[in-house]
Amino acid sequence: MKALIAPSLLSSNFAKLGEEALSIIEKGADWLHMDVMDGHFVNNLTIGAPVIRSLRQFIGEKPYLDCHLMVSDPLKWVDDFAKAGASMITFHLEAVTNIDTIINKIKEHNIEVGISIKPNTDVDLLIPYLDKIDMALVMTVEPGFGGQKFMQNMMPKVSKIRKLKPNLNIQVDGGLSLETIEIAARAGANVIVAGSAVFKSENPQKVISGLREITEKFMKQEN
Ligand SMILES: O=C(CO)[C@H](O)[C@H](O)COP(=O)(O)O
Ligand SMILES: [Fe+2]
Repeated sequence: MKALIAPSLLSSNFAKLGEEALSIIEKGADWLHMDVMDGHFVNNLTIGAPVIRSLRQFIGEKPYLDCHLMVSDPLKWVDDFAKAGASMITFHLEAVTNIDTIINKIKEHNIEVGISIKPNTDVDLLIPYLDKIDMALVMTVEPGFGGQKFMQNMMPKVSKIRKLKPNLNIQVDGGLSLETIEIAARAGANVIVAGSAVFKSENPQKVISGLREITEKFMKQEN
């Protein structure tokens, strides 16, 4: 397991998404976190598979596109996002009735699969699926918008998953910054999404390396 820093392109300049993506990789990003919103599951509209396809063509095959689907019917979009070049599809537990069906459909494309839970969702609902997925995403804001306040009270969910799965990627998303990272890292998160903290900073490189350093520090203490 590694510390992985995944800047959210939601806070980048969408008019030059390709350049923003390459530039943030250059500055140390491990993954590119792509927030897909349908205006229905959440109260905001962002991007769909055509944007992922163009981005993939622009950045080449190597960069890891971590696609966070905040949509009402994720099963419907799996083929499109996989073909567009997603490296991972994370869907919301709350949006799906047959969880196994969508996990299997994502895996059929030989890409990774994550499941996300919103702040009001009980972590125990996610636990039966932990052996079948590559990543658990614990939302630390109400999904829909960047720039919100980190919800520290989500940390017991992270700790519970970490206790059960010492080697599973656990992602936290929402309000992560150099101020809040220690709390998340102590709880056991190792995949760190940060949108505004990275893109609104004058020194994104320093923010990325700081996030990584603190995450790694607490991963070592766990061992
Ligand atoms: O999924 C998201 C919102 O639903 C975003 O990934 C998240 O909000 C990142 O932005 P920030 O770091 O600014 O909170
Ligand atoms: Fe996200």
